[in-house]
Amino acid sequence: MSRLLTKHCQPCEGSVQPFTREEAQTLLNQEIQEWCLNETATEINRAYKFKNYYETMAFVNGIAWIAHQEDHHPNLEISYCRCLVRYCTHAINGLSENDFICAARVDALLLPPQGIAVCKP
Ligand SMILES: C[C@H](O)[C@H](O)[C@H]1CNC2=NC(N)=NC(=O)C2=N1
Repeated sequence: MSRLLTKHCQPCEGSVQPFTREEAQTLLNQEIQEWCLNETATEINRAYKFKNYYETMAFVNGIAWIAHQEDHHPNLEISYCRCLVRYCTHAINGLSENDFICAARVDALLLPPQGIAVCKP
């Protein structure tokens, strides 16, 4: 399990410095290898493919839930069987740990279930 899944987003208006390209690439290589860094090192992105619109939109709803829980919001490009997810931290015009935490949470949406939760009446 990614170490990032043990963390939650923190407000970073003002005080936080954006990651350097080297810092971002190192964290990406260690924790979320399927994601790409853009040319200016201000965004990470990953394209996910699905077999139909229903599955694509179910995934998008999962992302919306993560965005709501973490108060950190991606840019999404949605088509019939593809979703491009792009994270950057608007407040600092670059990448913060929040982007990597949310990226790891989005990846985890697609992991197989780890067990069956037993609900007590
Ligand atoms: C007040 C609130 O926490 C901020 O406006 C949050 C909301 N969601 C956000 N999402 C992203 N991607 N970047 C931000 O800087 C950001 N800021």
